[in-house]
Amino acid sequence: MSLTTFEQAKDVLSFCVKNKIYFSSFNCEVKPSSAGGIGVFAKSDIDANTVLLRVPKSAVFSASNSSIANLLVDEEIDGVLALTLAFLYEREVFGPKSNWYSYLQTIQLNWDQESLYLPPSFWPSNRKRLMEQTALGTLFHGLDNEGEILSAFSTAVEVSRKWHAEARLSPPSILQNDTSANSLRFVATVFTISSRAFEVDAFHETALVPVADLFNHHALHPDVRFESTYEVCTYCGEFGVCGHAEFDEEEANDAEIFHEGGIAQSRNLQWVAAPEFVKELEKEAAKQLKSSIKELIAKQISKTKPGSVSLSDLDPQECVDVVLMRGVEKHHEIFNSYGDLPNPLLLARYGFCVRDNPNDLVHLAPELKKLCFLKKLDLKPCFLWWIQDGFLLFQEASGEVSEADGGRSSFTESIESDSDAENEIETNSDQLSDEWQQELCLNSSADPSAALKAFLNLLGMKSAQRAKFFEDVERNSISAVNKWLISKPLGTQARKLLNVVVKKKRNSYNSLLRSLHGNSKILVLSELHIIEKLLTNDGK
Ligand SMILES: C[S@@+](CC[C@H](N)C(=O)[O-])C[C@H]1O[C@@H](n2cnc3c(N)ncnc32)[C@H](O)[C@@H]1O
Repeated sequence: MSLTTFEQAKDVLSFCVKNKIYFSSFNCEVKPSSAGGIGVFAKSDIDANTVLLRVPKSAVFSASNSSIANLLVDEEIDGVLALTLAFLYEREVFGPKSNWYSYLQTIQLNWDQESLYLPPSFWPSNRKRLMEQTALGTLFHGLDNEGEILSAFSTAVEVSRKWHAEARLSPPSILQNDTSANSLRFVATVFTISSRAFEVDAFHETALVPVADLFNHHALHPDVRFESTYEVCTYCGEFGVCGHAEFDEEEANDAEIFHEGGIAQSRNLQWVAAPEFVKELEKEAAKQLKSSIKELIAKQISKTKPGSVSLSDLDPQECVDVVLMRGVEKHHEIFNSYGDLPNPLLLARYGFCVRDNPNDLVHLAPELKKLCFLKKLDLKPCFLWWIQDGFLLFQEASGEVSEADGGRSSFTESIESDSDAENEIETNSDQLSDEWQQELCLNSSADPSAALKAFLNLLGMKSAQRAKFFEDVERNSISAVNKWLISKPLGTQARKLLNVVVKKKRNSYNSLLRSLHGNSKILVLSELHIIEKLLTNDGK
């Protein structure tokens, strides 16, 4: 859990005052939340569309505006590794001299070996083993070892040695020795940082945004949205015309080569030269805008406390906003949404789970596979046909696949889609051969996915029906799959088989429960809840 204490939250608010961050203290207060740590609460009834927070982009903390920005560019380091390195240097090496120190030191890093805050992939093996059968292990691979982050640690140690030798910059403590204890502290730091970070814009990329990172997640009813203009100059972060707009296409291409492999976004220059007359017009418009803003500020000043900044002091194009999407009542905790994520992904990315998560699911592929290999049931031929041909025919018949998309589809994709970059459709054959497994799920209402229903209908056929079905497949495979597997409701025998596998899963979860606690327990209970729903519905 990445949590803030009440005292630390007060330091964040002082940072806001110093850095001209608008936080509607008339409407909101930060205080301990039942979700854990600190949350943001309504001090009065607040209307929809109210801007609760406006942070100038100059006050967000990113690799690009950190003290080591140039060094990171030279080493071609970007993404979360760049942000983590920037964070470690700013907080520990530049310390109180850094503008961000009073904010960054509120982010809790517990580096005691006993209480490290680690993602499930770095849990001790006995703790991992308990979660192997859950969707965290079987569907999302959240328990698999992550070598990449350890090689990022080696890179971090290496560059910090180089910067020490070349620029006499002391390395942060955890990068001074390449030990396994330090590598775990590094993993914990990356996890903490990434669980609080926002995608700000093409210049800052992933960044830490004071106060915006105090809103907790609500899976069902989030209240706010995060707003930021993404399209800015990738060199300087300016919105609109800037010095870099002078680049013509040729120069831009040169710059691209110069930065190749470095700042990833420099490959994506959207900036073209603006004609002179356009610039003049823009200057004139800016002057007029400034004078009207001044008038507005004058009006607002009477409403603001001395020393605090008002909303109209700040140009929204140069800020990130947190805006209320719907009206809330006094005392209500104001929630953000971190995405429509099931518990395994919340746990792997943010270190927590929520009860009754509407995005949760139960993954049944491992249990179904075992069932198919039971000799007495004679299901193996159906199973083999499904993984070789049936699943692809099912995708074609249900319109879930086109030749271009390599076959990745529906159920789990909709859940994972908010991290498209990481989960790009892969077309290699291993991925395809594994895909049939990803789709065999119950959703949070205990409804089987379309693929699960089709697969169960196949397994549930009596031998005479099965022979007829395969004859039909010989004649016209797509229409046979449609008629026998997709269009039919779940048959009686298919339902019986489903009950067998979910009961098996329920029994093994029930025997696990007494060894589980905290988020692991919430995750398993949430799956159990779905299973119970299915069995209760079936009993009716
Ligand atoms: C961006 S911070 C939110 C502020 C945090 N509560 C604090 O005290 O700093 C994200 C962290 O808050 C906690 N969190 C957020 N929403 C939660 C929820 N619905 N249930 C439990 N923990 C939550 C998790 O520890 C998560 O890693």
